[in-house]
Amino acid sequence: MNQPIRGYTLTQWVGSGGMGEVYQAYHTATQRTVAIKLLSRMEQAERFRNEAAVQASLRHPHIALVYEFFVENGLSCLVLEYIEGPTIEQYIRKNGPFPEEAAWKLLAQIASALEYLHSRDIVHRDLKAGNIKIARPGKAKLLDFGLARAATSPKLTHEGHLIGTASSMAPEQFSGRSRSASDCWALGVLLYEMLTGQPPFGGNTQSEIGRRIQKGDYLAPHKLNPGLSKASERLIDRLLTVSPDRRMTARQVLEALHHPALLNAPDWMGPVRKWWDRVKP
Ligand SMILES: Nc1ncnc2c1ncn2[C@@H]1O[C@H](COP(=O)(O)OP(=O)(O)OP(=O)(O)O)[C@@H](O)[C@H]1O
Repeated sequence: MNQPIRGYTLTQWVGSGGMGEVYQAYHTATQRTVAIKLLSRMEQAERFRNEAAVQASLRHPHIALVYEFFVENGLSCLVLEYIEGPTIEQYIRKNGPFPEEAAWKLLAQIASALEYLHSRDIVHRDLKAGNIKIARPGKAKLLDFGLARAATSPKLTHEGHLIGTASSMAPEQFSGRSRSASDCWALGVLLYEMLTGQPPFGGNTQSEIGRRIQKGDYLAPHKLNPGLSKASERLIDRLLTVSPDRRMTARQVLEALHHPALLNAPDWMGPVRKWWDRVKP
């Protein structure tokens, strides 16, 4: 750990994930504290390279920067902006659900990051509370593009949809179809978690979770948080819509957050659509 890698001295182990180990490191030349992701499994090197190529081209206030990617002594290293602070998942575990106003602020930031990605044909594919850090009070930063893939880049594996986190997966991802709408489903899961402290789709096995997701079968959020506004319930309902074509987009979420009255418009077709989503073959 004391041996610098290309001028980066590893200072602290941060954690490990699906793609390898993350360390905090210090770069003497630039006097910058960074996060370095070291790839543990060489067969995933292409995924890692993909993560680097996608992220390095992005500039958004709510997406962690990528500084560089290199391979040193056979070790793939991704150098990222170091983000101090808990993930939304850690925050909820410690403090319980967010007040509605704070949840809406974070939602707006993440929706704006998604709108930015989707306008570039990039689908994140692994949006979840554990991949978003609260950098300063109220400032969200999206991490981890391990599964992101520009819609135009070559398909890496056919297993992409299986690598994602099951409880945040959209119905269409179970049959291998990830699209920008799949990120919006995950945004609905995130909002539900921020407002109730619980994931909408639980279960003892992956297949049980999968069945619930595909039916859009979740407990109404006001049952867990009785003070919840109708606007929040409607947002969740429109994001957790089984049909990806009828699901709210990131841009529509931003519009609704600026003009919540849009969410109050009566949606008399809503129950019919919900019923059809459940029963259609
Ligand atoms: N840029 C960063 N700054 C600070 N901490 C980070 C950064 N990137 C990742 N981490 C932290 O490092 C740990 C491992 O992250 P990593 O992204 O490898 O996996 P994960 O998100 O926990 O799991 P998975 O890869 O399965 O999605 C997590 O605790 C994460 O919060």
